[in-house]
Amino acid sequence: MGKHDKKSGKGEQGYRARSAFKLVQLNKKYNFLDQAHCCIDLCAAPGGWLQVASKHMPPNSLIVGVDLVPIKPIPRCITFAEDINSFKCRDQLREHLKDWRADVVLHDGAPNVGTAWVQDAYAQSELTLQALKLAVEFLAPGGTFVTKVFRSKDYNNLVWVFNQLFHHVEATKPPSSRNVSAEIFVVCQRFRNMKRIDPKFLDPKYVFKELDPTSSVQEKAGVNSQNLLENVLHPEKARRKREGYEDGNYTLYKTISADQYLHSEDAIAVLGTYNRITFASEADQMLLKDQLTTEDIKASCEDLRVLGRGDFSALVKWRKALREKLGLDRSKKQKQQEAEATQTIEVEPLNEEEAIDEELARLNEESSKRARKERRKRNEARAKALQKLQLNMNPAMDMGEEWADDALHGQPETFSLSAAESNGPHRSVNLLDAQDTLSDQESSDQDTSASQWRGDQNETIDDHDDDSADEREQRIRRLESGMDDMYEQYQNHLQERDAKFRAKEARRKSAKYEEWDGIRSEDNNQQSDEDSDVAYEKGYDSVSRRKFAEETYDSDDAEDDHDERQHLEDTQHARTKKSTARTRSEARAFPSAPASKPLLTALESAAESNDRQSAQSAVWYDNPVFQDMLPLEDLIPTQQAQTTQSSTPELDQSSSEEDDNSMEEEQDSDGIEIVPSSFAADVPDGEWDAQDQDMDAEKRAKIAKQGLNTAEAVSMAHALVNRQVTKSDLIDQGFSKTNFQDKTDLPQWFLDDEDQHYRTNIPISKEAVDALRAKQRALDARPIKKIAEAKARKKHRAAMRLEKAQKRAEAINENADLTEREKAENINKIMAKSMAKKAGAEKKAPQLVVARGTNRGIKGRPKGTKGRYRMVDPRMKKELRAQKRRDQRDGKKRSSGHKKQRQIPKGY
Ligand SMILES: C[S@@+](CC[C@H](N)C(=O)[O-])C[C@H]1O[C@@H](n2cnc3c(N)ncnc32)[C@H](O)[C@@H]1O
Repeated sequence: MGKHDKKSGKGEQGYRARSAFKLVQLNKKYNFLDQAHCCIDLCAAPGGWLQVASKHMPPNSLIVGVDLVPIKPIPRCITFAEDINSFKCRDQLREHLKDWRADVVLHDGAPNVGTAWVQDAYAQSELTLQALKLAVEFLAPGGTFVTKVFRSKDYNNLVWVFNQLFHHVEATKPPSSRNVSAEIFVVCQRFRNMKRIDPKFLDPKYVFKELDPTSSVQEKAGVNSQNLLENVLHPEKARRKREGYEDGNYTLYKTISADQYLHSEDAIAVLGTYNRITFASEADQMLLKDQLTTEDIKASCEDLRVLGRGDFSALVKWRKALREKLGLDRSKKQKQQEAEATQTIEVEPLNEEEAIDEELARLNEESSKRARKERRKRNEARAKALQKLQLNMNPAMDMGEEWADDALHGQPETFSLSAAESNGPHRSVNLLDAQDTLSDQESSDQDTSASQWRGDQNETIDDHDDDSADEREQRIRRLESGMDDMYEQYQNHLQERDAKFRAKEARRKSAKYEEWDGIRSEDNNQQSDEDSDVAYEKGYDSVSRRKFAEETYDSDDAEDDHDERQHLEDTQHARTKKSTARTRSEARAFPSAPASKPLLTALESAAESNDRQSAQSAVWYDNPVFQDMLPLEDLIPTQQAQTTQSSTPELDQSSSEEDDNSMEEEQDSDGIEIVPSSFAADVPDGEWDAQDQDMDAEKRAKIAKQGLNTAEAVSMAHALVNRQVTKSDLIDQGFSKTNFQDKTDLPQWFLDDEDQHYRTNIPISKEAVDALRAKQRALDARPIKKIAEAKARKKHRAAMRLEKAQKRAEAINENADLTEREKAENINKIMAKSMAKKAGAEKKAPQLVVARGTNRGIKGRPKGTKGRYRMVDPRMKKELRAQKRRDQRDGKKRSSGHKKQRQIPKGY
């Protein structure tokens, strides 16, 4: 067993590979080994799975393993070296199995990795299909096939085929499979008893056949079983691609005509997918000649892969303007008008009462429209303030001030981050859908800013005509504000085309996976795709983003709005109060300059900025590490400090209470708890329960105990204080792949291994290390506790002796029978004795006992010796005496020549 094996602990269980635990966990979940009598393990080297199979299967079972490389013999297992793609392998399996059929076929094969991820994934899929082929040949009806699959685009095809051949198919990721790995295990149970199996099911040419690209890039939804069924059963039929791009076609140069771009449903997808917009056809030429097609637009059309934000925005606007000009965008209102124009409706003249009613209704509608607009503006301003807050642009956290800022009313930022935030980077934008959505939105007042700009894109000029110039301007601004988001999506499209990026993305997503409880075979494949997407949408970021979006926009109900605002204002109020309290106490500690002094203004602004920073520093100083520290006032020996001292505890207490309250509120409203990142990874899984009431206290105790004792913690503290990172950055970093892993049933060595090696590397700074070293040096300079105690005891004993001697001396002194001289002599004796005792208390030299006579070779203490002793042999005694004599004879001359002389113990 190698050193590594020992360390990883796989040797403890006697398994050759840690992958063995995957099978252990799979078997625990699906229990396919315990009843099996015949098992084939495809790609079995070094034999971990074979060992597990032989351990769990009944005695006298037949277990056959095959791999490209030879496998060291394993009891109860037959192994041979062969490529599973070869006919030889099949023949040998047949030879070993004779007329038996396998109850279980296992496959954990991995092709040689090292090439591009996409190729690896495809090779893996092909290998899996080959394993399935062998499984189909050797499995008994009702048997089980367990295989490893990579999560790639071929995954769904494979699962679909599995579903055709097995009654029950489930994909799962055992906890021992690292989340960073794209591997997943599919357990196919109850092999169907089929008389004939269509060879196309097992032919990679058909199963992984690519789909033809269609003109519409919009139609790139995930593969569905119907699609694949057609693919396998009617390969001659041209079908749509299930992804936007062909495999390996990332580098292909793709063009689209200007007319197609104009009529496309998703402009962003087009810009992100194609390389160039051409003007070849007659219709394109018309567009080329249009005055809207400026030189800049033409230049941008030449290369869509290198669009800057401005170019991108210009191309989107160009398309929109052309569509409007050509009447391709028609609002509901316009359609309605057209419909009305075609219908000749006899309108009876209104009587006066009806006219008033109508006027009233019109006025009502107008006022409600206005109210909605105002609310929208308010929401935008609030979103902006919150966004700034999240980005730490507004350290004061003075949201109230932000909202009160008149400049914000009706002045959404040119590039509203709120829109980008709420829309999310991966949300696809369907421009045509949005056209209808707008009016619905207005009626239902579901006015998120993201959908606003989407809707606005397709509003027609005529529609705009009805509105005032001001509104139109606002709409354009909103379109602008959405541009960032659109641009981001465009970049996403570009990046998606890059295979490397996709590989990385897949790994990132896989890292985000929590335990995947499997995909039910009954489920529609598309459905499962959606499910998995939902699974990706976990984690603090997405939750907070969703929450943020909901808080900001979703509230239609006026009461809800009010409640939300109230809640935010309350929190804000608490924070402002706290910061004011701190500033007040600081002001007391540092009395401000007299009003006449010119420095006054500067001081005031400094105080203001302190006030702004105080909220952030409050969060920092809430750390229990600072609880034991003296308040700043205590360090200043002034009269004011005394006054402050008396008031500070109250203030601190109240502020800490407020802190707690606001924290509780935060926790309540979000359902998410903020944990310092350095400790997040240490919190066991079970503790990730939001309802656990003790969690807070536990964590606080942990923080208090560990405090700033590690270089990582001190680095983070420095970075926070120096504003190199924000609190939310740290929280985000605190979420890692290990947070949500289920660690039940994993062996301890595995957990220890993970703990040691699978943790986020937090960078440490030189300053942090220096600070810790200085702290350590200060600690080292102090005597250790035991020595201090011993010294104290010695001192105490000396004092006691002195006291005793004094008492006796006093007694002698008071003795009238003694002369003064006798008294003095006796007292001197007592004092000398007490001093001698003290000197005698020093370590006595050990008594030397010669090992001869009865003492020769004895064990333990020689008879008649008390205290410390040392056994010496007679030879040594003689030698030492001789040495002594020589020394005496030669005097110092000799002893100076010998630097290191043998020491003669006392008593010789
Ligand atoms: C991850 S290891 C299997 C580990 C094994 N399950 C265990 O527990 O020890 C993957 C194995 O697949 C084998 N392999 C890859 N391609 C193969 C092929 N075409 N035929 C046979 N074995 C193959 C490799 O040689 C490698 O030993």
